[in-house]
Amino acid sequence: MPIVKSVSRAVSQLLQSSGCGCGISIVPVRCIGVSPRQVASDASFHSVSFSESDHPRVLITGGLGQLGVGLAKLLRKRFGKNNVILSDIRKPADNVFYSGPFIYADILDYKNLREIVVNNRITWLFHYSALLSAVGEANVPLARAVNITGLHNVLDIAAEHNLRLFVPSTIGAFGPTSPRDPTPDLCIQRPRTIYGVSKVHAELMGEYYHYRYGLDFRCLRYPGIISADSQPGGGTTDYAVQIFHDAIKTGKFQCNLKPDTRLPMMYIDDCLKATLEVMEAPAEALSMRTYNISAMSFTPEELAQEVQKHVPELEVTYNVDKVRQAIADSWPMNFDDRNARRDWGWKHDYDLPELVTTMFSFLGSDSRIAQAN
Ligand SMILES: NC(=O)c1ccc[n+]([C@@H]2O[C@H](COP(=O)([O-])OP(=O)(O)OC[C@H]3O[C@@H](n4cnc5c(N)ncnc54)[C@H](O)[C@@H]3O)[C@@H](O)[C@H]2O)c1
Ligand SMILES: C[C@@H](O)[C@H](N)C(=O)O
Repeated sequence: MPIVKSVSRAVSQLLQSSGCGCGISIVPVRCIGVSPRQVASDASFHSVSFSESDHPRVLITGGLGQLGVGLAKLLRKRFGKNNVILSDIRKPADNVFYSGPFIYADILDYKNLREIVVNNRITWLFHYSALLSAVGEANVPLARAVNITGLHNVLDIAAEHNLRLFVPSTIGAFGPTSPRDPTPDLCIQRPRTIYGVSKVHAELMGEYYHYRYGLDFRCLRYPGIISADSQPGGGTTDYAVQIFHDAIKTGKFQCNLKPDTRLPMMYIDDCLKATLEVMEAPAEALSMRTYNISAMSFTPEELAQEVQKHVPELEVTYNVDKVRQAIADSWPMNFDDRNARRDWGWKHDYDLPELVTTMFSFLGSDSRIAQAN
């Protein structure tokens, strides 16, 4: 494997040449501010950090999925439109393309990604590219490539260029042998999907690079995210978005999970708020580098009941998808996020009733609600 070879070659060169007195067994991270792939050629160049005056220069990978466009909008409000570059391998819609900088970036193309980071003087990277749980099971080789090889590229470039790196993890990083109600930050993690395996790998690699190379890695385990103006990308929690669209369009919803399947969920605004907050938190506040975040937990039946308060005529039927059901049955039912609340003041704004009201107000269901009342 070329990556393994280059990492081990670079690490051995580093250990010979670092001159920082580090031993092999315990390596103080601040001695090594560079990535394994770059250390041999130009360590001194890359060890100089950018003097990012006021604002970070941000790159979002995989930015055209359910979460990226909303994240770009939030970050542009905070850091300025031109300081936030959205990227993906897909073609953006006109409104996205004209709302701020967009660039093609395939995370599997290491050199291209590095060029983007260098040319745009990127200082913060939000790594959103991934194949989610259900689509990952349908194409394991691609999920492995994007979620694992892609992550390796991102980690190396981030370490090499001294970036602050955010990588989202998920409730899917846990498995049937994890405590499920509630699931704490630190417990057994033996997921049964390629998605979950790749996310545990991302958590561990990011934490290792933090310890080993001083990479400023930050990671949140998101619940299932619910949004009105973007579509989910093929996950197990997608039903909780689809129900709103179907309630409005047809008044009929067929759920692919059993009515009593309880999963942690979150409204997108809370998710993006947490993401920005953890990136802005002072390093000293972070006792860990990977945190659970939680807002609410519900079953399809409970969600349907809340939706029916707005659309009473909604008919819900169940046609269980075996793959998704098996995944959901192995995931947390409730998430314990006390460490995030304690360390950097995480607090959600949306519980189930606010979520449902907000979704309907975005999706413009006024006429149906009026009929219902
Ligand atoms: N949406 C959720 O409910 C949720 C929950 C937990 C964690 N997450 C995580 O948040 C991140 C964003 O999630 P999302 O829902 O927006 O995902 P999504 O599936 O909607 O979007 C992922 C994006 O990655 C892009 N992509 C795929 N291959 C790529 C490649 N080779 N190079 C660059 N981009 C590539 C896709 O084109 C897509 O636009 C993911 O890492 C996901 O695991 C999401
Ligand atoms: C939970 C999350 O990671 C994603 N929505 C999925 O279901 O795969």
